[in-house]
Amino acid sequence: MIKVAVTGASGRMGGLIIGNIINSDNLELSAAFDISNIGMDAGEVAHAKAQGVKISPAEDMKDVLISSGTDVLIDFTIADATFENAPIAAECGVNMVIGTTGFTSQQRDVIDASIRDNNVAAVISPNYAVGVNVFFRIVKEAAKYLTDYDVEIIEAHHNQKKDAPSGTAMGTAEVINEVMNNREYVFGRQGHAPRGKEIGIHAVRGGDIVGDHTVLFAGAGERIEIKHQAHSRQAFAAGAVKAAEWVSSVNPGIYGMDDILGF
Ligand SMILES: NC(=O)C1=CN([C@@H]2O[C@H](COP(=O)(O)OP(=O)(O)OC[C@H]3O[C@@H](n4cnc5c(N)ncnc54)[C@H](OP(=O)(O)O)[C@@H]3O)[C@@H](O)[C@H]2O)C=CC1
Ligand SMILES: O=C(O)C1=N[C@H](C(=O)O)C[C@H](O)C1
Repeated sequence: MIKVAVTGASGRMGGLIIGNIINSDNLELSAAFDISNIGMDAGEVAHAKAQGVKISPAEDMKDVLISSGTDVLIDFTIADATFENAPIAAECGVNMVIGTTGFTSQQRDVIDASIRDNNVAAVISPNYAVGVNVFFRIVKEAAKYLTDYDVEIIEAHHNQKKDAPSGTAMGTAEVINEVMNNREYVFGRQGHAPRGKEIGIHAVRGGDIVGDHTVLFAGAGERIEIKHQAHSRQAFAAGAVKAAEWVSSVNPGIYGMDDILGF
């Protein structure tokens, strides 16, 4: 059995991932971390069967990862927390699946360096849904033929999301920029805002929207819209759990969901 710890265990994604680990034949929950529900059973907090695994505070991560013999840490928290905790997991020789979004480029550089310096393997993806990773490929293919078109990315998420724009919107912009000569990003527009050769990125927040991403390519007399809509967080959780199994058997390095899907 692969021993998997989850940080962000009390959160929307953490709870669902714990439920998926409990239902898996190959994975077992070894530890759980959060800043709330400390000391409570992680299975019960996830509305599943008790697992005999208490939620530990992040400050205990090093000791708990080592004493539990954890193989893989799945992290769906906030950028500042992952920035603190990923280097600790790497120093403990624990592989990682990171789903957290909203890193600054400096935070991401430090996380990447800790993974490389400690010779561990990590999957880092802003979106573990299979469909989104196909969406990235379709968008990139379309961009190759539409290099002169105006590009706008519009994302919509629930009203509890902390970061904006979404990691997936930023990932989409990066994919487009691989074929559109590093266009500048413009986040929303206000006041006098003439359009240049840019990628506009817009974040909508409301209600319980799970996650929508639309890319609009607009030219003279026509437009194309490519859209992905998540109906349930299970699409993300299933991908993250698949990634945890996959990352346990690969060489050290930093991987994306595209590597797992064989793209
Ligand atoms: N890659 C992907 O496929 C997906 C990525 N995400 C990303 O995952 C992240 C989490 O999303 P979601 O589950 O909806 O968010 P939630 O806020 O529901 O869950 C995050 C959890 O992490 C806890 N937390 C905060 N700080 C720490 C810390 N230092 N150590 C341990 N736990 C901590 C939070 O506690 P508290 O609430 O008390 O602050 C909360 O319980 C976001 O960055 C989101 O964008 C989400 C869905 C899919
Ligand atoms: O916070 C969320 O909910 C989500 N976050 C990810 C992101 O920022 O891209 C992925 C998904 O869209 C849901």
